[in-house]
Amino acid sequence: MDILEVTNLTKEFGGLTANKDVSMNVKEGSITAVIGPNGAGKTTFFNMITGVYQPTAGEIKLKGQSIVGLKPDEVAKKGISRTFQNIRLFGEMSVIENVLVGMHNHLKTSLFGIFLSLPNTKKEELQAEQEAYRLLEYFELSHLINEKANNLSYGAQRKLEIARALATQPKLILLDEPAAGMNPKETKELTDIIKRMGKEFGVTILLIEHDMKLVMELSEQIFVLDHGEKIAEGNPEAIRTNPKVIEAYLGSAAVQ
Ligand SMILES: Nc1ncnc2c1ncn2[C@@H]1O[C@H](COP(=O)(O)OP(=O)(O)OP(=O)(O)O)[C@@H](O)[C@H]1O
Repeated sequence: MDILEVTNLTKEFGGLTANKDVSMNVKEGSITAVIGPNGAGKTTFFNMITGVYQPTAGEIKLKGQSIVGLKPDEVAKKGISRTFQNIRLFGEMSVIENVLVGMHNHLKTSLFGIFLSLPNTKKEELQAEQEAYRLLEYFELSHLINEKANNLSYGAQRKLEIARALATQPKLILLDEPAAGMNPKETKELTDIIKRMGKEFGVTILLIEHDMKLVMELSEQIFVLDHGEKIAEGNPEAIRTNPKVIEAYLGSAAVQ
């Protein structure tokens, strides 16, 4: 079954067409990638799915229901969360507080209640903290729970962003260049985490990434954008050997 169905999505900024008639379906439980050169329209595509931009034309359905016209917080409540190309953590807050903020979406009591330890929030607070701890353990960040997010290494900050996005218990998570700025060791570790994440948290993963090793290792299905248009879709082998994709993006060096 397809969790996400995007049909003829178009976004124009003045005279510039950032996405043109883009259609793609994402299978529930899959890891799917969107790749393409800089400026191809990948982030714009994510911004439309998450309600940051409204499409000029086209349809977006989550589990068969249109989400066009919803605001970002409404889209989040429907079960889509994301990370950003530029890390957006609360730098002065601790690691665990960053995750608890992510959880706020599905908690009954307010975040203030949690931080102020109001009596009726105690039970939920405890559950939230346990859940946050479990997430941080999964990302191998549990030894850093009281550290300020700003003090974390770049790779750890990227992992914390994913943990925070997962804290909302999404059905679909969008990762915008999760490996950007990571060293090869961190990228390898992240690849393994993402590979297991879908099953562990029951989430479908859609990611934008320039690291082709990560993309080819993880993705079931890959969509390729170029100048705002989808130029190819297929499994890693089909994409790796597609002449159009090689010309537009991968270059001859990538065909190993
Ligand atoms: N808010 C905006 N206003 C005007 N133009 C925009 C806006 N957002 C994106 N664009 C333009 O849309 C095009 C696609 O940009 P987008 O950021 O979606 O590409 P991308 O594939 O994500 O690139 P990269 O790989 O560099 O992140 C670019 O030409 C960009 O300048």
